[in-house]
Amino acid sequence: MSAGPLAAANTVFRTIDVTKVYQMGEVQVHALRGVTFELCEHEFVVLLGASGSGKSTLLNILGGLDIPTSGTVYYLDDELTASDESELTLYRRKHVGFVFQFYNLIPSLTARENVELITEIADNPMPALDALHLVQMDERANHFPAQLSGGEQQRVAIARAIAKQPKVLLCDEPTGALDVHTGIVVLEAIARINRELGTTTAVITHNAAISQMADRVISLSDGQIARVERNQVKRNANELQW
Ligand SMILES: Nc1ncnc2c1ncn2[C@@H]1O[C@H](COP(=O)(O)OP(=O)(O)OP(=O)(O)O)[C@@H](O)[C@H]1O
Repeated sequence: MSAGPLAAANTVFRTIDVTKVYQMGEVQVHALRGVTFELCEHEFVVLLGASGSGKSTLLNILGGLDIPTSGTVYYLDDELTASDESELTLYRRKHVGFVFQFYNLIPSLTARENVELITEIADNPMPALDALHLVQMDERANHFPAQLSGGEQQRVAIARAIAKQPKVLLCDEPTGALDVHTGIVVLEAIARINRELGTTTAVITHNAAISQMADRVISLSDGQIARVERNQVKRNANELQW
C-alpha cells in the first residue's frame, strides 16, 4: 500500500470525496456522491440513513470489500484506494472485524470452533473462549448454531469478528434480524467491545434509536452526508426503546 499524508494522530479512517457509481446496463446508480469524513481511534460511530442512502456501500469501502469509483480512502497512513486486491485481502484479514445482519456461522461447528476458525489464521488472536466471554457466550461454547437463538448466534458472530483483535469493527445492521430485547443484548456486546478493547466501531442502521449509543452520528441521505452530530450523553443499549 502507498503511504498517504500523515493523518491526525488519532485518525483511523479518512475518506475524501468518495463516490460510487454502479452501472446497471444503461442505468447508472449513484450510491455515494462525494463523502468526506474521518473516524477516530476508539470512536463509536453510527451511520444512520434510510434504505438506499449508501450506508452499506460506504461500510464495504471502509472494510476493503469494495472500491470507490472516485475519491480517496486512508486507513491510518495507508491509502486503501491505491491498494491492489492482495493488499486489500491482507488489510481485511489483519485489521477489520465484520458483523452482518445474518450471522453466517458454520452449522457443523460449535460456537467455539466457529471462533477458532479465525483465531487459527490471525497474527495476534485472543483465545476463542475469551472472545466468547466478552459477549457472554462462553457458557455456550460447545453448542452448535442450531442450538442457539438468533441473538446468541449474532453474539458468537461478534466474538468471531473480534477474536483477531481487529483495530476496527464494522457492523452492517447487526440487529436487523432481531427483536428489540435481543437486539439490545447484541448492542450491549458491541458497546462493551468498544469500551473494553478500544476497537473503533461503526454500526450502520436505519433505526434512529440506536444512534443514542454513539459518540457521533453520521446521517447519510441519497449518497451524501446530511448531518454529523456528537452526542453529549451516550446512552447504554438497555436504555434504548424502539
Ligand atoms: N451491487 C450493486 N449494484 C447496483 N446497485 C447497487 C449495488 N449495491 C448497491 N446498489 C445501489 O446503491 C444504492 C445504495 O445502496 P446501499 O446498499 O449502500 O444502501 P443502504 O443505505 O445500505 O440501504 P439498506 O439500508 O437498504 O441496506 C441503492 O440505490 C442500491 O440499489
